[in-house]
This record gives sequence, structure tokens and C-alpha cells, in this order.
Amino acid sequence: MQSIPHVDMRRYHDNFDAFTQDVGQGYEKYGFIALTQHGVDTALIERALDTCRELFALPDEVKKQYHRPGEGGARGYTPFGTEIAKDAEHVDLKEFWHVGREVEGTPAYPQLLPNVWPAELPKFKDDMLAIYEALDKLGNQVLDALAVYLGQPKDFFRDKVNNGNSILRPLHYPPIIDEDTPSVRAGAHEDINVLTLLVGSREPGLEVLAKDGSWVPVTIIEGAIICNVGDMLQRLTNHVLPSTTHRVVNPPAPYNEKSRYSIPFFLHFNPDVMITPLESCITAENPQRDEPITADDYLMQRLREIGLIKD
Ligand SMILES: O=C(O)CCC(=O)C(=O)O
Ligand SMILES: [Fe+2]
Repeated sequence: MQSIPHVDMRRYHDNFDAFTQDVGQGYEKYGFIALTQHGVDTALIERALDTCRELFALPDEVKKQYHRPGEGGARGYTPFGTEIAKDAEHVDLKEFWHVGREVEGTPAYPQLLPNVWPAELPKFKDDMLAIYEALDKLGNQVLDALAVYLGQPKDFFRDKVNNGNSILRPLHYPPIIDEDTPSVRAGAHEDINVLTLLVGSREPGLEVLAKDGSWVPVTIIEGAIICNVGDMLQRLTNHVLPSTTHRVVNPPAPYNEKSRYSIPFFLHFNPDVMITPLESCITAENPQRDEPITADDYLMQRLREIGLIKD
């Protein structure tokens, strides 16, 4: 594995069948693809990244006012040193802000909590909601292709994610002050959700675990959006599509003195969707791996494991 396959998003419109194969085969092999020609405005992405720099540059006392510990980090700010990768010994070297689906009126599900916005940076709301919407739309198009690849109707996922508790997570990895730290920027983990779309980082560090056990740096052409399979899609497809382990390593000097910023979008199922392995993915060679579970129960179980919910 050299790096992850690139898929041209224009084929969604021009040659959907070919697009379906590109996406499905890329995921079956690697669990990760990079989307090019995706139609998400570069200026929008750049603006969002610049706004994130301004957000995380706010004083710690200001940011901490927006921390909601009782909500499992579901909305607002989560300070440096909170999240820990499943089964890891040391916390990650990152701080982040969670933006959820913006709902007018009564939400379809109680999990769709109101967003938390920083009064000190009014443009944050508009910039984050614009990128949230663009990535949600793009993710739905990738799911259209996956549905067909998996032998389902093209719109199979649409009504299963339309009110999902999908989360945009602007992330900041500060400069590494203690070079001997046992922590890494993001410890090896799999994403919990259905699909992750990742915009950003201008700085290196993201690596994926190849099937031969080696760590492969993710190198993509500029402007491409990384899109990977999460655990919920792995469960639904009876592990035919793998949720690939990845991490963000601490860079060597002098890059360790620089911050790193990225913005993943975690696309989720609606909370009451039952994640039952698809019949088309169960065979004699690949018998059913997991029991059915609702998206919300599964999420709660996993948030406990990564330290965002304490009980
Ligand atoms: O910052 C990155 O490039 C990846 C972040 C990530 O994997 C995550 O937050 O789940
Ligand atoms: Fe991740």
C-alpha cells in the first residue's frame, strides 16, 4: 500500500456505475479513499481552517466556559488531555470543538442537542455550519454509491442518516512542548461512526495501518477530502468494509513546534437505526460477526471506552 486510492467525485454524476466500483473496491481494500473534484468550495475549506485557528487561539479560560462535561463532549469545547484512544494508556495531545446538526424547532431525536457557539467569535457559527452542510451532502453521495455496491437501492442510506447525530469536529493539536511525552497527537483508533470525511490538515502526521501491519502516511493531492469507513459501517457490512485503524503521530523537529489543525466530519446513523449485518454480506466464509444493536446504544458504549462519557 503506497497511500490511499483517489476517487474522482465527478463520476458520481457522469458514470455512477464506475464511481460505485471505485468507492466500493477502495473501501474493501483499504477502508480509506481520498475524494477529488468533490465540489466543496476551496475558499469555504480555507476559511473554516482559518476560523479554527482563531477559535483555538482564544484564552483557555474563555474556551473552558464552553465545555459541557455532562454531555459527553457532544457539543462545544473539549479541553486538551481529555480524550484517550480505546485501550490506550495515555491521553491524546489535542483539543476540539463539537458542532452538531443545527435543528430548528423540536429535534427529531433528543440526542440532537442544541449547539454551543463562542460569543467571542461570531463567524465560527456560519463557517462551521457551511462546512457541516457541504460534508453531509458529500457523505450522502458516497453512501448512495455504497448502497448500490452492497446490492441495496441507491437511496438505502438516505432515511437512515437524515437526522443522524453527525458531528463536525474542528481539532487543534498544539505544538509538542515535552518531546519525551509518552502521548501522541491521536493514538491508534478506529472511528465509531458510519463514514468520516476529513478536511484540512495542511500539516502531515495522519497514518493508516496497512494489512501487513505497517503504518502508511496518508499522502493526498492538495484539496482532496479523505473519506473513511467507521465501525458502524463495518458492523452493517459484516466487516466486508473495514474500519481501518489510524493515528496522528507527533512530527519530528522542527515541525513539532507547529500546531496542526484538521476538521473531521463524523457522519452518523439516526439514533434508532438498528445496525443489523446485511444479508448480502454474510456468507459461509464470512459468517455473521456481530449482533444487531441500535446506533445510539453502540455510540454510548464506545464513548465510555474513549473517556468522553464517565459513569
Ligand atoms: O486529525 C486528523 O488528521 C485525524 C483525526 C482523527 O482521526 C479523528 O479525530 O478521529
Ligand atoms: Fe479518526
